[in-house]
Amino acid sequence: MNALVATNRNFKLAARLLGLDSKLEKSLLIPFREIKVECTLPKDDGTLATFVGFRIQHDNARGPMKGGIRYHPEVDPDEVNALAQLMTWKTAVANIPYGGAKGGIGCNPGELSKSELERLTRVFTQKIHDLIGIHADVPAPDMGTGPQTMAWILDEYSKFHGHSPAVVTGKPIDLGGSLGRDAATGRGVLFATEALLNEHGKSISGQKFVIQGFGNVGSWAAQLIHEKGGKIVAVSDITGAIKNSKGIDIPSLLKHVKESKGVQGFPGGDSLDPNLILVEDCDILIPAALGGVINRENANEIKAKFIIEAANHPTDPEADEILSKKGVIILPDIYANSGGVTVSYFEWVQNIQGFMWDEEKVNNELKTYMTKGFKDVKGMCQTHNCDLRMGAFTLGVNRVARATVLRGWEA
Ligand SMILES: NC(=O)C1=CN([C@@H]2O[C@H](COP(=O)(O)OP(=O)(O)OC[C@H]3O[C@@H](n4cnc5c(N)ncnc54)[C@H](OP(=O)(O)O)[C@@H]3O)[C@@H](O)[C@H]2O)C=CC1
Ligand SMILES: O=C(O)CCC(=O)C(=O)O
Repeated sequence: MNALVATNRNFKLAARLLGLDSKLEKSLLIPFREIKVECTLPKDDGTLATFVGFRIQHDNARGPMKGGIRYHPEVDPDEVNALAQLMTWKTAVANIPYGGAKGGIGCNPGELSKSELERLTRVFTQKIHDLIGIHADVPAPDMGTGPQTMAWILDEYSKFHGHSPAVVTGKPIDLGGSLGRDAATGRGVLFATEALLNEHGKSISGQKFVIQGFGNVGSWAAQLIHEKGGKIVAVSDITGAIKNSKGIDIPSLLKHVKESKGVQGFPGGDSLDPNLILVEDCDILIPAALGGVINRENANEIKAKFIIEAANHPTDPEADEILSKKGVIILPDIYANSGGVTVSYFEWVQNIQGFMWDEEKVNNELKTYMTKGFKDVKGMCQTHNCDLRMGAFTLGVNRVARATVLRGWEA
């Protein structure tokens, strides 16, 4: 199912549970602004290449719009639109003073040199600099981008507006990035998993995990879960998948990935068909790569009892229904992966205050926010007699709806 159709469907279900007025519903659904720009740059060989960049600014009732920028060949406006909307509900679930946005450029970052990526990022920033800003829209990393991308955006933006570290988060520490931001989404996934397991009288230790995606989010989640005694029995990335029923030695795998640029060929595990990673035997499945990967084609075959959505919209509504009938419990993306944007908020606050927190403070504050988020989501599940996804959606949508009405923006 198309990502936007799926996200709108979840929003509408939540709006119905909340009894929202249809005009308010419409105004919450339609994005604030959709930006589409042409990015043409010289490649290293002197030829010109053109890419299309998007920034969808979904809502700013609760504060500046916030969300990552993705570099991936499959970036399309509908998906960016869905991801921007998810950011609006996510920042509200986390209860941080932001709205939602998302950006993306349709490109394969693996096929571009570092200098081509720098030129692409600078051209994109030149095209959107007047529409982003510290109190307007604050980008961050997502798939295919990272601290270096944010450093180039910061530098290019600052040429037009003066030195502005708070215009992006997820920056390198030397340019005002926050300690703990790199690990934050994975650490948030750990805290969210602990909160859920605790409710079921379980702990991380001894549980069998499967993780799809071994980039920023997947690798940090794996590392932190491994440190807590969780047994990671299979992981995958774009190069392939590996499994080891005794538990993968994650520090050795991290070393291998650094040297070999992928999990493929890791000597501490057997290779596995990447198409089968999601249906591999485990207690807890963590999708941490692309959207829409859990769908009606594979939902029936999933063995996990719990799914922790580290990726954005990994499960489509048809799969939600199938999994719910099977008794699988899903911790939804807009809560489970909110650790990243929460520490982005801490980074922005530190930049504005001109005061740097130590890493312990960042991690402790993150734990407080994730624990409170879980309680708030569960509260909505009880109020509306619904599952965790609708608990999170009703929580987020309700907070944004209240801010919208208070501002007098409802039709
Ligand atoms: N970064 C953040 O702070 C946040 C990210 N997210 C979400 O988490 C997910 C991952 O993002 P992030 O870790 O930042 O991105 P990265 O680019 O760092 O990592 C993505 C990972 O997914 C792998 N991958 C790509 N395609 C496939 C595929 N078809 N099968 C298996 N693995 C694949 C990549 O492999 P390879 O590296 O080999 O290409 C890489 O290991 C995304 O959905 C993102 O939106 C959510 C909240 C915050
Ligand atoms: O850190 C941020 O601002 C945004 C992270 C993000 O893109 C996401 O949560 O999906």
